[in-house]
Amino acid sequence: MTDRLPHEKGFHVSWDQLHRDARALAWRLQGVAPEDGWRAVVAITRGGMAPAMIVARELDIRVVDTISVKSYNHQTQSAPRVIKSPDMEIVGDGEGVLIVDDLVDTGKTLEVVREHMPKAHVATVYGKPMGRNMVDTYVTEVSQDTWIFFPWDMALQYVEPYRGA
Ligand SMILES: O=P(O)(O)OC[C@H]1O[C@H](OP(=O)(O)OP(=O)(O)O)[C@H](O)[C@@H]1O
Ligand SMILES: Nc1nc2[nH]cnc2c(=O)[nH]1
Ligand SMILES: [Mg+2]
Repeated sequence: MTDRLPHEKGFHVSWDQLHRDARALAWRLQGVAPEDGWRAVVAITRGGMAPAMIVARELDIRVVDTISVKSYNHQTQSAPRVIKSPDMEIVGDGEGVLIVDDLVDTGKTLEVVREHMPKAHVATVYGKPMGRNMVDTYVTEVSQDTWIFFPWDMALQYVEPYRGA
C-alpha cells in the first residue's frame, strides 16, 4: 500500500459527461496524430475500455487491444501487476499506438504500462497532479485529494427532500 492523501472530495462523472470528455480527448489526439493516423488503441482495463471505445470511434481506429493492470482494491492501492499483455506483434514498441485510460492518479499504473510500450502516446480523460508527468494528453485535472466516481460504479437512487413532510 502506498501513502496517499485521504480523499476529501468526490467528483461524480455521469455517462453523458464521460462521453463529452472522452470526445474532447479524441479531438486533442486528432491534433497530435501521426501523418497516417494512430495504428492502434490499447485500453488499460478495465476503466480505460469505455473511453478507448469512444476515442477509437471518433478517430476511426479499428485495431483495439487491452492491457490489464491490477493495483486498486476499492480505494486502497498495492503494487501494480500486469495480468494480461497486449499482442506485442501488433503494438511493438508502441510507435503510432495510443494507450487510453480513464484517469491517472499516482501514475504507477502508467509507469508499468510505459515499460511495455515506451514509444506509445499515453492519454487519459482525467488526471491528478501526482501522475500528470506520466501522461502525454489529458482533458480535465482534479486535485489529488479528490476521488473520481465513474458512471459504471454508480446508480441513480432516491434522496430525501431537504424539508420533510
Ligand atoms: O495512477 P494510479 O494511481 O496507478 O491509478 C490509476 C488507475 O487506477 C484505476 O484503475 P484500477 O487499478 O482501480 O482498476 P480498474 O480500471 O479495473 O477499475 C484507474 O482506472 C487507473 O487505471
Ligand atoms: N474510480 C477511481 N479509481 C481510481 N483509481 C485511482 N484513483 C482513482 C479515482 O479517483 N477514482
Ligand atoms: Mg484502471
